[in-house]
Amino acid sequence: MSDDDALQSVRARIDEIDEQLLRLINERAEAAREVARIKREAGDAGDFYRPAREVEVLRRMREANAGPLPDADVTRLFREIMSACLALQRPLTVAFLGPEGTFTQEAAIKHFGHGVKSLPLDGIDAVFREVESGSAEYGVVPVENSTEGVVSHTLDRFLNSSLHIVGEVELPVRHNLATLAEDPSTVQRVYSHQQGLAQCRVWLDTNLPRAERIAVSSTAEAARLAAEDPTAAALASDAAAERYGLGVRYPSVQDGAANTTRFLVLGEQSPPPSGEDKTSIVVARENRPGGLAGLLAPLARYGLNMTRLESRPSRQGMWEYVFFIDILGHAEDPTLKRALGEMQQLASLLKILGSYPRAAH
Ligand SMILES: O=C(O)C(=O)C[C@]1(C(=O)O)C=C[C@@H](O)C=C1
Repeated sequence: MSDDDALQSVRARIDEIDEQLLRLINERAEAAREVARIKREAGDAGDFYRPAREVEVLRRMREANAGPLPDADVTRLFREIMSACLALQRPLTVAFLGPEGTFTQEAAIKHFGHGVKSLPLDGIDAVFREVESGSAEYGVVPVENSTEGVVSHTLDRFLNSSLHIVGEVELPVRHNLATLAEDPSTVQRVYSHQQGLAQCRVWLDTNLPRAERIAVSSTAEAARLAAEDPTAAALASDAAAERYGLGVRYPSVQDGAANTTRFLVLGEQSPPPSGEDKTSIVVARENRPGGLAGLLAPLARYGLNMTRLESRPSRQGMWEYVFFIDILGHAEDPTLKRALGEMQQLASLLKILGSYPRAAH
């Protein structure tokens, strides 16, 4: 067989496989419609999205994956299939910290796929508000970065919100130096979100020590501003650079190679246990020696794994603090439930912010 014949024959096989795939994907979509009908009959009309089920589907596919596609690609493909199936049931509106082109939008797409209606908003507060008012079903906000630490505004906002955390997303964050300038050494000012500037501090000190650093509301806004001024640059994502027609002069200039941001998904519902969950709580205890240690003792006693502890001013008295704690497990798991009950006895405040499936990688 000539090379041409061999190519023709493999392509014919691919065409056949694609037709089978198309048929199967549409069969799956029909099944998802059937699920929607059952949910509607059960009175669940507003609530088609099931994060715990989605995580179960993705985990099952990763475990069954025999390659050669890497697990991350299998996850991405099935995420999009489910996103399209959900859109067929009823499209979700997802608010996020915008504008278009932010890392938060990337996180929202990683979590929900492209089948949702996206609602870019100009602040973390606005995302909480739109979900609280019901204009959006879900919201996505950043909560911590592996180089720069916590996004305190997100944590503080939880103190007076009735919303729950229904999911988390982890995203590797790569900042580029993007500019209209052909010669990046002519750059006189660098725009980014304050976290972006902080995540690239050492690179800027070394490579653009004289450029003014200007913090703006988002990395996408930084790219927009840099597109208006050839003596300026932005630290922003590939997507933002492309959107505003900037050249990426230096890719990946963040100081930590493993720079990762964690985002939270906000909503009204409380996902049931998925088998691999995380629970976020906020607690406080009156100030006295050993107060915090005592409060955490039940977690140690029940062998529970605390993955994060963050203290924030309570905003009620001077030098009084609340503690944001993440624990592996679901609040309905018997041991965690018992530990939380014991903590409740000791605490002046204990609020469960949510139990949700752990981030898929
Ligand atoms: O299993 C369900 O509850 C469905 O609605 C189906 C499905 C899917 O496509 O697999 C779609 C949306 C939900 O978020 C979870 C899963």
